[in-house]
Amino acid sequence: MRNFISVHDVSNINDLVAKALVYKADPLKDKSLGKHKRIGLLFLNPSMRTRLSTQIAAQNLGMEAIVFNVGQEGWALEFEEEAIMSGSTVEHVKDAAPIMGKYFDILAIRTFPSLKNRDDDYSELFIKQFIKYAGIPVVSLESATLHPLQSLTDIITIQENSIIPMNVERGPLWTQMERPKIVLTWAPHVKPLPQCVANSFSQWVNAWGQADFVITHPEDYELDTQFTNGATITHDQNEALKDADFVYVKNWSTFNHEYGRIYTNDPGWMMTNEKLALTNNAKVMHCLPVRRNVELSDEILDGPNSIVTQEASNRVWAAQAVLAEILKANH
Ligand SMILES: NCCC[C@H](NC(=O)CCC(=O)O)C(=O)O
Ligand SMILES: NC(=O)OP(=O)(O)O
Repeated sequence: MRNFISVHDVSNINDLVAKALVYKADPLKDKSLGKHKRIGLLFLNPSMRTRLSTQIAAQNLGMEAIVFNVGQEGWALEFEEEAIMSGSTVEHVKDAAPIMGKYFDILAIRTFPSLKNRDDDYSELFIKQFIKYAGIPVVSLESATLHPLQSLTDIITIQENSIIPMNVERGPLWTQMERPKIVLTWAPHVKPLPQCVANSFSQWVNAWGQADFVITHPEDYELDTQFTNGATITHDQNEALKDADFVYVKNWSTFNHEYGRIYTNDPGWMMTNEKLALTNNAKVMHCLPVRRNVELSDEILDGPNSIVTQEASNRVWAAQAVLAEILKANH
């Protein structure tokens, strides 16, 4: 693996999931793999889980991790080719990225979309410019359209929760749930959010191909079909939730109509215990951070079906599996 910016960088999802679960069982198993190697974690936007889990993953592999909050502490970067830099940007990525390529062995970057210009965001200019000019492997920590470390984590977590006891009385007889039904549901929010997590989750579940996958959202919240193709899409949330084994809750802003807006914020789309009753006692997932009692109710988040903490804790193993693959391929 050279870069990790989408599911297309992964040759076998199940292999990568298995490697992540091996790290979960034995975190320090490859503690010398990254010896004398350094990763730069560049944040143009806020983060809690991605920042901490990637640092821990790097440390578990013996790597040094340096965090740089570019958005708050760095010079404002320019990404457009041939820009006349008479405005607010101070330094071109063409000049900055090669320097980072000298300081680090791997560069990881969080760069949210502007949600102003769809073509610009969906061209993934920022992360592509880092790949072009840094000369070292680049890992997405959530870019303009995708969040692959989150999605790998989500598949790991679904996989873990798909192993069910066959016969509790007779002891440890375990079986894999047959093709789980996974539902990605839109949820209300107070501000327009990126489509990244929903795009990426759709891309990974479709590529994984081991679930019945349904996406539900209000009218006008269609996602980019390059990510959703393969899923069943419905505006009827109750119908979608029927018999679901996993419900993935996420808000996103509009993609097709007036890009980056909130159209409806119907509170009726929030997951509650009443809606959970329609499912097959589904596990409820969310990438976090979550707006309580807007996107997801307290009763769900504090109840037995929520696996959001397990999900977030798995971020470490996803990051560790990805960094290990990159280290092995680029030493
Ligand atoms: N990294 C996980 C989610 C990040 C981002 N959420 C946010 O910006 C939430 C902001 C707020 O709730 O105000 C998103 O949806 O893509
Ligand atoms: N889920 C996630 O990426 O969280 P952070 O934004 O806190 O990194």
